[in-house]
Amino acid sequence: MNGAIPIDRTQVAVAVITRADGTFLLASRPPGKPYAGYWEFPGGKVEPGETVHAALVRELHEELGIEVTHATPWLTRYFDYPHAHVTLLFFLVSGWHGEPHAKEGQTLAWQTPGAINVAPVLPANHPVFAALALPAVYGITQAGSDPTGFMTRLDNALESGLRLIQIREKSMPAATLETFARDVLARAQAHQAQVLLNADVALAQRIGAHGVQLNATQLGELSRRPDLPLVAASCHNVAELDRAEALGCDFALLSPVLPTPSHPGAPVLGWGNFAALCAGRTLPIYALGGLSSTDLDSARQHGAHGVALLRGAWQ
Ligand SMILES: Nc1nc2c([nH]c(=O)n2[C@@H]2O[C@H](COP(=O)(O)OP(=O)(O)OP(=O)(O)O)[C@@H](O)[C@H]2O)c(=O)[nH]1
Ligand SMILES: [Mg+2]
Repeated sequence: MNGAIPIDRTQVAVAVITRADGTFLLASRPPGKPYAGYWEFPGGKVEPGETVHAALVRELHEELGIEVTHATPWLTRYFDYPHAHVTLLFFLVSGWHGEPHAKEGQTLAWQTPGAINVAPVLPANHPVFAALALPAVYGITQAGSDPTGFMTRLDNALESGLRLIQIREKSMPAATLETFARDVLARAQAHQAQVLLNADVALAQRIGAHGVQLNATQLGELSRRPDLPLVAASCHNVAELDRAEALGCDFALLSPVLPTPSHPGAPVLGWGNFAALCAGRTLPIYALGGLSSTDLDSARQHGAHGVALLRGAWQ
């Protein structure tokens, strides 16, 4: 869904409170509420006249006794329960004062993305857990004419924590690309990192890669999601983001955010347009174009899940 939030729905400010070690907080709903005993992210309904951010701060004070100091807008989900039609406005909360403690009879549990060990969770939240397991940085390969030399940089990046990689080597001959992709995949798998192939669904399936990064042409032409665990979309505008959501993509790239040396003078979105395009989206979105890893917080302030890096991923 895009643009303005429908007004006939209950708006809920929801917090993904994340510690430096990557774990995040879930709470079980106290007795007496709908879905009592189900696990949820802390948060609650936005009150009349209140901003969503103010509701977030108030709810986390009421439910957990903490003072939020850093929260960035993340995903939005629309879900219809028998008791309510909710718009869930998720934030990533990475700064707060105080130690979260259960002030309303909840049980609290810190969880690891991709390895949630409490159940049941509120039904609206399942796709959110998948999004949370996506890393903050997405590295796009730049081997060019030196696929062998690139492997050292790849290994270094994996050692430094890179966990999501797109193979994008437009000028590589097909046979070289397949050998290169198999090598990248083997090295990535040794670090539990995931690998997507730019545009080539058949190659991704043949070598057992984790997914594919669809280009805008494919987005327009495909009638259904390719059969791969991860399907991402390269988007530049509202129509492409709508299409990516309709196709059931797991995440999108949105570009170009800032000027890049490779496209001097080309028009860019800038952070303002980027934020407007991200607002209200269910898809996690990586910012791409002219960014480095130090831009992660800026990207998140404007609604991104993370940053996608070309040369910046391999330094
Ligand atoms: N807090 C929270 N609410 C969620 C999540 N997922 C989800 O579907 N919801 C729905 O959002 C709605 C509002 O949440 P809430 O019950 O926490 O509201 P609240 O804190 O203001 O409680 P109150 O109504 O007792 O004052 C509920 O219908 C709940 O089912 C989630 O992860 N966290
Ligand atoms: Mg609540």
